[in-house]
Amino acid sequence: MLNLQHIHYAYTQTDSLNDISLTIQVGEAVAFMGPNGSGKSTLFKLINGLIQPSAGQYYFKDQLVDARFLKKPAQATVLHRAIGFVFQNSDVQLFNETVRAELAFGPEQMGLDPDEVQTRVDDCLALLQIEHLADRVPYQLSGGEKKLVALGSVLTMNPEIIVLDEPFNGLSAAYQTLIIHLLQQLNQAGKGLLIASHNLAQVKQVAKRVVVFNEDHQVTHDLPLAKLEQEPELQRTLALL
Ligand SMILES: Nc1ncnc2c1ncn2[C@@H]1O[C@H](COP(=O)(O)OP(=O)(O)OP(=O)(O)O)[C@@H](O)[C@H]1O
Repeated sequence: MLNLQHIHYAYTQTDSLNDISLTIQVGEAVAFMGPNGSGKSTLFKLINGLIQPSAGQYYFKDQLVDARFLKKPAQATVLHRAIGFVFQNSDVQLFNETVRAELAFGPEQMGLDPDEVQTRVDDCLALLQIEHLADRVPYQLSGGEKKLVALGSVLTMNPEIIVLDEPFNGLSAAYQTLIIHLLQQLNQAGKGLLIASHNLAQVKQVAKRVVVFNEDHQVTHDLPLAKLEQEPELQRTLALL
């Protein structure tokens, strides 16, 4: 479904993604681990079409995603609807006046009828146990509450792949458990998950494949979780990230 070939990306002079090649199949749950600044968020921005590679090719469903593809709004919309992105910093994601409006925004933009929008919003509020926040101003919520609303605003769009950058940061233990269960259910229902996390224990509960970056912004390991379980040395390294 996603195919990256020899991708480089540089914000300035030096590469933040250094020759990344990856293929991600429909419905895969993949965790991305690595030191701070190794390139995980940059990769996610690229996958979501927010930045384009300096070199290399990115294909989404066999379609080359480049500046020309993204310049056409109808094409960019196909990508943005298929891939939902929960940002590391929820503040950049939340801009509506109420939580309910925030969750309704995506499906409204998709042109769904008001009853369907309402149903999706109510379902997601219940799923995330945030009904009590429905009429609050997103900007005034706590960090953890904002994260849940950001996730809700993506879930109401029902994307094929959900990209989550540090989804557990700032959440209470109870909410971390709730999100882990929710992600497990979404994956069982066929949704692809791409998750950046520094928490190996949580990664093991959600992902079935782990991709590891190093400080030189390269992928050093790409292995199924079952294989990782047989590599105690690598697990020790990942547990310290
Ligand atoms: N807007 C930017 N301008 C310049 N450099 C940037 C920008 N965003 C990120 N970088 C640099 O790109 C590299 C990769 O950053 P990125 O945010 O992708 O890392 P990360 O693996 O997600 O890190 P973390 O685990 O801390 O979230 C880092 O060296 C970072 O300093």
